[in-house]
Amino acid sequence: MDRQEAARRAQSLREQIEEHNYRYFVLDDPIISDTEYDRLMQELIRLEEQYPELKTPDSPTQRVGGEPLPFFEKVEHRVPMLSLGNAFNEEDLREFDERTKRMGGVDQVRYVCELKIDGLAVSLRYENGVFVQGATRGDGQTGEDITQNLRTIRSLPLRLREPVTVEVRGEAFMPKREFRRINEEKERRGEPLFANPRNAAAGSLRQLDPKLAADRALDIFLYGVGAVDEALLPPTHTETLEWLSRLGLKVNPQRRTVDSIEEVMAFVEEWREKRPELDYEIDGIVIKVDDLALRERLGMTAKSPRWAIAYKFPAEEAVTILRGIEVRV
Ligand SMILES: CC(C)(CNC(=O)c1ccc(Oc2ccccc2)cc1)c1ccc2c(N)nc(N)nc2n1
Repeated sequence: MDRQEAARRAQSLREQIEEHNYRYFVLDDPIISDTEYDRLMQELIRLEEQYPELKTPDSPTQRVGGEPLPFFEKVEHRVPMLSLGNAFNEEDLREFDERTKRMGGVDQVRYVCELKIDGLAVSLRYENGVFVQGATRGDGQTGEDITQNLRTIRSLPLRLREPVTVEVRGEAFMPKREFRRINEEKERRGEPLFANPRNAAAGSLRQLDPKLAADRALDIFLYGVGAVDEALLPPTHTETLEWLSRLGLKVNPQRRTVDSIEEVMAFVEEWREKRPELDYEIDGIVIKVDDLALRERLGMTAKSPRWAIAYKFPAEEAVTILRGIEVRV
């Protein structure tokens, strides 16, 4: 095979492998066997060994970066990563609804209800569709560059399905199943256990050696947009989430757009009950004003948007195997 044919074959393999990654890790709906997937991967690895110029940063073979970093670089968020005000009961929600109507000058508000994943808030930057940088929230203005570790999250596309430049916000997390597997492994080695999946995810993403992060099956859900050409944005949050999904990003499907605070409360109660069925921990429900123009009118307080609030659930009953005995906390 000459260089030209090799380049064409490599491009075709990259596209096939990315499509299978998307189907397996984002849609949870693979259409080929692991063996067949591995064969495609091995062929691309061999081609890239033979023709190193084919080893592009967005190649699926380049998920696990190079050498361990000495430290994490700082990253200034172009658009601040905001924190959320909290609600703890129905009265807090009614107050949020009343204030939104009063300040928005409306008597009806459409909300989007989303699960609040108990993970680590991160910001991903894509330029012309290619993943170029990922950072922690930090203090909202300055975070840490954890690009190498975020690349190892298999549901994070290294290239979007359209060549757009956009910053997206989301939560990196460790599924409960993976948390149990890692703690059982630590238990066997007599190492200290992680207290909960959130600490395990944060600990994994803070590893300076990307190979260690790659050994942890982390996942990610995207839920917002930061720096973007406003012309690309649709008029509502509902449509924004659908747009992120079309780009190939993983967006949590357990969300609901509703037209009253009563329906918000129904969603909150539904997921208070259904939490244990999820394979990841949630610490609440996030309620957001759907209409982006109304959000603009509502604006922000010092650090939080007036157009969103987090309804917090009490800590999920975690069963931790401490030194071989079950401790219910
Ligand atoms: C709503 C937002 C705070 C994200 N949004 C932003 O960070 C954000 C930031 C600047 C924005 O616009 C600005 C632009 C310039 C200046 C100030 C704001 C808009 C959104 C948020 C935070 C945490 C969330 C969570 N744990 N789970 C879910 N499901 N959703 C969440 N949503």
